[in-house]
Amino acid sequence: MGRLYIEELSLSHFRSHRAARLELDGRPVAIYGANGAGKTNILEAVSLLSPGRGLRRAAPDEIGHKSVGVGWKIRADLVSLHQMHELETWAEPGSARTVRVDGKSAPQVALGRIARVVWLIPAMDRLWIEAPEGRRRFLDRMVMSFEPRHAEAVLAYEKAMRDRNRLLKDMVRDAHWYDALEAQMADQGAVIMTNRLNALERLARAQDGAETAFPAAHLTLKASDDLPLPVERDDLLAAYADTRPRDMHAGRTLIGPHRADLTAVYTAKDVAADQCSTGEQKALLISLILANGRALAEDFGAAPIFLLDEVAAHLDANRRAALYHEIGALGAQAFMTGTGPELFAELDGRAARYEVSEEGGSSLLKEIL
Ligand SMILES: Nc1ncnc2c1ncn2[C@@H]1O[C@H](COP(=O)(O)OP(=O)(O)OP(=O)(O)O)[C@@H](O)[C@H]1O
Repeated sequence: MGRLYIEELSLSHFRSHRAARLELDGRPVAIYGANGAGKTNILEAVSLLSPGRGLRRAAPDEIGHKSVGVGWKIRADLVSLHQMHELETWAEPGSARTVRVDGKSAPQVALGRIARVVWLIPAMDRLWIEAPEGRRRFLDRMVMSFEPRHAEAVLAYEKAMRDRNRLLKDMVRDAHWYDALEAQMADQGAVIMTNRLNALERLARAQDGAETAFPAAHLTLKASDDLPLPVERDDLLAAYADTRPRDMHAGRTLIGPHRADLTAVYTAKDVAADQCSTGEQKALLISLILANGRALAEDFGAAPIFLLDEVAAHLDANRRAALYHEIGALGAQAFMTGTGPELFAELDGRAARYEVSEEGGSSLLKEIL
């Protein structure tokens, strides 16, 4: 089995970390320290080695160390299927984030072809009961791990939709303007829906007969309201044309893949995820990213990098041991945070350990050997 892991990670003026460096070897990484010490900030930095705004969805200007105001930078040496890549991303104050791969300027989406990163953060604890947007984002991140070009389709779709929404708000009635934009939305929308359905199918197969301590989930896609959810290009095209009057009334596009919602059923109990206990809901999320890992290990050749923020604290000792065992079996580099070392006791020597503390408004990082 191939491997995907960060061998060296450097942060400069990144949130509470003025200068931090982690030298890693592919084992999971346990990061512990008091609340507010700067643990999640390290996971956020890793999440920015993939396309998008990272696990906090922060704007580039929020991320630089507050007291310095000189911008921020993340640099990583990444081993991806026996190849070494240098990834760099940074932003100057007031500018967009820039990416360089192997010394050359690259679009953000180029990161997705090399680094596959999926995460679970405490804000996702209520994923199954909150608005569809969070579920859609969770799904799209898994889809991107299978199909990096998904990010490009989503960006192109959203751009065409913003332009269409502007026409709708301005009450433009000229059909030609709509035809061109709707054709682009239908092209990209069909790609998005197909990628999502393929990913669901792949996740279902990865759960089938898997040896795991976590409960299987049956996933489906539906529209977040009672409108249809077209998949094919021609059906999307017809739906956009049909809904123009209603969309004009609403001032935005009411139908299409941006309205899709992910539903999950706890298979063994036949209970919808939003009706499950808090612990069961969390277990379903863990189960899904592990299934994502198993599927990628087969399809891509390596499991993704997992970012598991405060996941260990919510599991009993048996479940924690099971999670660590499954991460180990996948050969995945999982960055995991917790308040104390005892949460990682079950890992024995199978992880790198870092302790983070706060001093004078900045984080200090110490490797525990
Ligand atoms: N742009 C920034 N510049 C400097 N410090 C920042 C910046 N953004 C956030 N911080 C600081 O980083 C700290 C939070 O870091 P982080 O979320 O990584 O903590 P944590 O160790 O994960 O804590 P918890 O256990 O509570 O989740 C806070 O003290 C916050 O003030």
